[in-house]
Amino acid sequence: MEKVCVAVRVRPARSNEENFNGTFWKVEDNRISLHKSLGTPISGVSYTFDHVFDQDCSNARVYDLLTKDVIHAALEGFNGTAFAYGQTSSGKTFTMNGTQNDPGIIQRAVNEIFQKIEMTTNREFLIRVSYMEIYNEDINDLFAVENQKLQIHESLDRGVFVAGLREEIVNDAEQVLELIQRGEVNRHFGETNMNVRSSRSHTIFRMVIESKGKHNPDDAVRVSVLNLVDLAGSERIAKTGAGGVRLKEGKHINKSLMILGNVINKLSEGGKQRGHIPYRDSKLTRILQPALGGNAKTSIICTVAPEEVHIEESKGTLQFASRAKRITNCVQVNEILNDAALLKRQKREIEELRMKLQGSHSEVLEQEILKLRNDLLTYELEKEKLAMELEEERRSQKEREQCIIEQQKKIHNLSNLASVSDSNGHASQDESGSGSSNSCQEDAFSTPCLKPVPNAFVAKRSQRSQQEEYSPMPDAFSNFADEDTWMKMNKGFIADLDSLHMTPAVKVRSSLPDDENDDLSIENYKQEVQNLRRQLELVSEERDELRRQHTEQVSVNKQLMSEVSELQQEALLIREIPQRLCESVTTCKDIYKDVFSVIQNFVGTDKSGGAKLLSTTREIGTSLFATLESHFSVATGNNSSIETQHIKVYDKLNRTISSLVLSEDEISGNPPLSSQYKDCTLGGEIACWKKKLDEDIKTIQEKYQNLEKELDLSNQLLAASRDRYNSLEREFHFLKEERDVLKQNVSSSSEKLELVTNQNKKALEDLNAEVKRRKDLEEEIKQFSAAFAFRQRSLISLRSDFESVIDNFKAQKPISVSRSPGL
Ligand SMILES: Nc1ncnc2c1ncn2[C@@H]1O[C@H](COP(=O)(O)OP(=O)(O)OP(=O)(O)O)[C@@H](O)[C@H]1O
Repeated sequence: MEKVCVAVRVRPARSNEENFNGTFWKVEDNRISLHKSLGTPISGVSYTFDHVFDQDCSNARVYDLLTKDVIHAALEGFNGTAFAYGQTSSGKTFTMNGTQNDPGIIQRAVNEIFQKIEMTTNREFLIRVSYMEIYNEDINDLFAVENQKLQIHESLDRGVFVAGLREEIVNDAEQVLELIQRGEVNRHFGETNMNVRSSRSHTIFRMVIESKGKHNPDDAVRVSVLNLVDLAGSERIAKTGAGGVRLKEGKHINKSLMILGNVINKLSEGGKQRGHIPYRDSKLTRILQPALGGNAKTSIICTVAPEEVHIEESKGTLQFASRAKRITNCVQVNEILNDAALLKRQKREIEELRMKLQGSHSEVLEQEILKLRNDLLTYELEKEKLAMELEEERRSQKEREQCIIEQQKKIHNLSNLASVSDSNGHASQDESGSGSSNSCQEDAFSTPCLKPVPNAFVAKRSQRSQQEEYSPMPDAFSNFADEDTWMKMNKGFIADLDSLHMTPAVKVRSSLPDDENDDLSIENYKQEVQNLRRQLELVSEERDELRRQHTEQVSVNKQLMSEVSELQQEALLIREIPQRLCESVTTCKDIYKDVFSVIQNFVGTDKSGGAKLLSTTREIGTSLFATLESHFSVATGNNSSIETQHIKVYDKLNRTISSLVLSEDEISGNPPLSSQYKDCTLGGEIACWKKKLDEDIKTIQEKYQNLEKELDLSNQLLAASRDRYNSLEREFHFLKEERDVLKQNVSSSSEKLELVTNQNKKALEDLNAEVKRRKDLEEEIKQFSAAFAFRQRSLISLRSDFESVIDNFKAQKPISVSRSPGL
């Protein structure tokens, strides 16, 4: 475990700002404190760090004291990160990039790495570099402008990485510095009231250092990642005077820095209080995850602006630095071993054991064997537990798969229905003119094929489809530029993190854990299982969401079904119209018969006028039925005017009547009908007849009018149903799109399931391999113990043989001695 190294750097004060009117920052050794102008310290505002650099300090000194170690460690296979944090215009970019005369940390690190490589004769190195920026929460490649909005991925082998980021293999420092210069051109800078050249993005310059022993091909390959980060500065919108684009950038900068602050806060809590760390809440913290409480040597330089106007911001920065100081990382060399190297390392372990055995430290060895046995038992138990957990997961996975299959079936049914309904919709529209309608089919779940989609549902869907890959943040972020929120951030405010997801901590692990790392590897397995569980939970959440959508869709479909039945009713009504028209025609025919019989009676009294009347009436009849026919054609969509036809019939009748009256007058020599009509008997009959005829015509006219109204109504109904069909068609399209989205969701869930299954399998395989290795080792130890016991036994028997020989010898000696004087 290793603490993060934290330093504070105070930039030189600016002459044009309000300086040292009442208070100022004082730097003594590694302490910084706030003082009044008379030199009295202000209590409670004093901080101690690993290093504190005053305004006269050069970049060279900062590099030597703060980052040199990290760079050296990176060359030895340890991950390393150095980043600058502080308010806008406090000197972060100055520290990281420096100037022509005083190069910054990045340039110095690059130069030193290549100098060291040149001096290292027994290893060969491969260096890859990349340069990215996080601008408005998008990751852009600074080496390749076309690589925009890159995504972060995570894998067991590579840990967290940015997919699609260009990596250049480099051979010397000049090449790297030239690449950096090219990258700088693509970086987002902007002018604010606080800084004429303010970084509007966080930049991460990354070096991947791979090295291998030159002379021994079986040596492990060391791979380390070095991140040199220049963060954008936190800013108070009122001070920077940001608006428009700058304001948007400021919000993103403050938000991501606040998440970084939250992560640091959580990490500084330590122990059990810590809970989960919200690395996933911003791209910055996700990328810096190994540097924050992970496998990396980390140094942080917090920059401070000394002016009195910036005291609040400076305090915030120093509080951030204090919390960062409490973070500990778990640093280890990252090695990749090939099979030969692995075998060699194992052999060495066995040899060591053998040496220990031969050294006759039997008690120690026995204890070691016992310890190993206990370890083995613990592993076995752990394995069993894991196997049970895996079994459980498999079961729930199966259930989920079953659910997904059901969902797919439902979607399939739905899509069938949609296509059937779609064609029905078209057919209905085509046939709607003749008043017929298609009945809508239902699926096994009584899901109607048409549905109107409520706006809320559409809104939810669109929200879901735009879902971000990290967990949601508190709503207050939308107003993040507010002074209040800014103040909270700078006073160490922690957002509510309990609602956020656990971030799986994937460590970069060496490909073969040795004995010392057994506990760690078990820990890793546990962590992997936890990760898998988490993924499973996510998948089941997704499945629940799908279910919920499906239920929603079913209810919407039901609503749609009821609308369709309403439409069917309307269509039935439309169908009745021709029937009613037929009835009207029959009535007209009856009227016509009445008229005709009246005329026939009349013809009985006068032949010539009657014949004329009869033929005219027939004409009227013909035209009447022609009118009715045209009436039908109106009902079927032909809009010929009934009114015109009616007027024609009426005119004809009038003309006939007047011609009849005229002919009567001519026969009787009477004056024209207009003056004599009332007094004449025949005229009186005619008048009666005319009156009756008028009444009949009125009745017909009323009938026409009624029919016309009905027609208007049915035309309106037709238009409405056409509109409804159009809207239904639109709904169909929408439904289809929804179905496609659902399908996509289901397939992505299946993919995730597959991934989780594979990971489960791999974890189990790894575990089995580890157990097998342990067993082999134990077997070997057993053999050694047996050999040792045998050797001890033989030693004991040898010793007893010796002893008996000595005893014999001793027993024989006095005889020979007593005999000698006599000889
Ligand atoms: N230690 C220093 N010595 C001399 N000049 C400095 C020092 N630190 C910063 N400056 C100057 O102060 C100005 C602002 O610095 P810099 O651009 O590095 O700030 P920053 O923190 O990166 O701001 P931002 O977050 O807005 O990008 C620059 O003109 C820079 O040259």
